[in-house]
Amino acid sequence: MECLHENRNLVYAGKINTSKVIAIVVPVGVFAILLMIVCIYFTLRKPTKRDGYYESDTDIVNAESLEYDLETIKAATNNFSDENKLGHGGFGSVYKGKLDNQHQIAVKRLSKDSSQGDLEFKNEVLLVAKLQHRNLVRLLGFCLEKRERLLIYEFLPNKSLDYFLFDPFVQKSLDWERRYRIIAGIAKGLLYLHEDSRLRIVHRDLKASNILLDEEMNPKISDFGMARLLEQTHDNTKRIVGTYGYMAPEYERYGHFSVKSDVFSFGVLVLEILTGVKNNSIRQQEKFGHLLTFVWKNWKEGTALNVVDPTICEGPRNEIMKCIHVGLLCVQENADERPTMAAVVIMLSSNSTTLPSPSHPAFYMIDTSCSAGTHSVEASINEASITEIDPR
Ligand SMILES: Nc1ncnc2c1ncn2[C@@H]1O[C@H](COP(=O)(O)OP(=O)(O)OP(=O)(O)O)[C@@H](O)[C@H]1O
Repeated sequence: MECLHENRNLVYAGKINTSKVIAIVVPVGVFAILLMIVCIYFTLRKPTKRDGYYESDTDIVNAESLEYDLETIKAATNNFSDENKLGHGGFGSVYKGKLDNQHQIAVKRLSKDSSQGDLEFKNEVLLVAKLQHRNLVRLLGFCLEKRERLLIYEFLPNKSLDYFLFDPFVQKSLDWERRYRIIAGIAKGLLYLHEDSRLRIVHRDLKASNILLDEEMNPKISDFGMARLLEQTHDNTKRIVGTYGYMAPEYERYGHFSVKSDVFSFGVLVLEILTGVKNNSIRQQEKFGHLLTFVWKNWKEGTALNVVDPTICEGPRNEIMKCIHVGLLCVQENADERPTMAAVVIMLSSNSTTLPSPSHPAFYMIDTSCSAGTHSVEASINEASITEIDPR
């Protein structure tokens, strides 16, 4: 009996010990786990760069994953050979390349006169690479080595819109349906830049040669964000980036740019797509006079359809007239009267919207023997693209 009693005491004593242990171990365990979580969080979380744009660790990781090394790009472009050169623009030369995984790329080799620091450049690339839309050319990454600054883009096989639009032979391949799709696509891409992306980007150099075409002839806006990628952009920037004929009057004359100056360039582009006439070409000006004046006069006289490229005359009259109307609204002299891109997208997609009457366009009645712009430049006005210091 005694023996049994002793055993019961032991069991009882054992029970007390277990609950004591649980009472101590559980809170300590929970505390230790919490401490571990806090430690892991603070160890992994690198300090954020408040003045820059690295907002999180993912951003830093992304920046690294966007970086290509120079050897890879040299191999892809056959050491920037002339055979691989696609062309030369205001920011430098562009080369076609093929990566080891067979992906085709276009490499923009930026001129080496940038005063921008490496970190700023990386930050801007990271931001611009995040702008993704089916009507924007995708920025895949960058290379920053030695004195090279390269931007790596997806390659678009069908050249740019100007190639199709202004060549009398290939122009025929752009029927009305295609042109309408191109106009609507550019409008959506621009709306995304202006309103729907994380940033508010003013393109500042929208023109036919900056619209690239994919395999299905879908338009993709290129060269967006270049102002950011090349300099620290502030509202009081002294740099003017743009092309005569496409620049809104307030931008060309005073350097004032806004979403409405992009709307102006869009309007010029729409009128070029409809007429097949290049706005800033001297040869075309001799034939038609100033494009905006030519379209406006016909609109006022009720002969708007006369301006339309004969190739697309078979297109639905109401759609063509609507596009001429939208184009004229966009190129109005007064920036406040121009519609936003959101309004333009609605106008283009709806058949029931009543459009306001356009007032006269900028550069109306301009003396056609003069250049379309007020700046004096040595380059021919035909292709004049400028990146210059505002003479203010
Ligand atoms: N992603 C791309 N895919 C295919 N071709 C491209 C790509 N980017 C540019 N190109 C081609 O490279 C050439 C040079 O382009 P770039 O954008 O530098 O100059 P641009 O548009 O002609 O002039 P600007 O610098 O005045 O805008 C053009 O023929 C253009 O069509």
